[in-house]
Amino acid sequence: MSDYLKIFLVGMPGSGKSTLGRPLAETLLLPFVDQDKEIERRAGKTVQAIFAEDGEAYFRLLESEVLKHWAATDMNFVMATGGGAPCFHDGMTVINVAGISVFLDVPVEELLSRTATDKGRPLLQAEDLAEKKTKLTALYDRRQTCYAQAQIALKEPTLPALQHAIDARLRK
Ligand SMILES: Nc1ncnc2c1ncn2[C@@H]1O[C@H](COP(=O)(O)OP(=O)(O)O)[C@@H](O)[C@H]1O
Ligand SMILES: O=C(O)C1=C[C@@H](OP(=O)(O)O)[C@@H](O)[C@H](O)C1
Ligand SMILES: [Mg+2]
Repeated sequence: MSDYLKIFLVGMPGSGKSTLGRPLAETLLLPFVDQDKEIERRAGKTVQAIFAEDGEAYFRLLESEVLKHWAATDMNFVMATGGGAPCFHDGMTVINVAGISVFLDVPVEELLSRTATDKGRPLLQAEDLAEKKTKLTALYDRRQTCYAQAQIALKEPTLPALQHAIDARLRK
């Protein structure tokens, strides 16, 4: 691990990485980084537009560049990663070498209800809820071996549970 405190929240789209990451960073007095926002800043367009105009493979390259940049930076931070970031271009290794990884493990039914009306996530585009559930389930199953490499896993995570897990880890 580096000399800096770098906390990476990983997990499925809708697992709460962006929502929980900000208050976690605030309580730890650390900067908060949303990886997707960093990608959008670098690309000058939204994640949706990158997928539509440049394709997923190009998005994964940008995503990996942003991850490596922050992994190497001389800063402490909490990062909400994008759902696929640990699962492409050996992202989980980059994360685990640089800092602390926390898997926010949320069941598919809950992910579905949270993302039901969301139109922004390219991988979850669907005609109806049944199709979205099929897509979420396939993604969830495919990514379990990747997310399982996180140093901490939290089932149905809340902010207090996340704070407690980080606290315990830092006391080790
Ligand atoms: N613990 C939670 N309980 C209920 N809803 C949540 C929770 N965490 C996030 N959400 C909601 O789920 C949606 C996706 O959350 P988000 O933080 O964007 O997930 P991620 O960044 O992991 O894709 C948002 O609408 C958010 O308000
Ligand atoms: O799971 C994925 O592959 C993705 C998740 C998204 O981020 P969130 O996990 O914040 O939704 C975003 O990076 C992109 O749409 C791809
Ligand atoms: Mg997010």
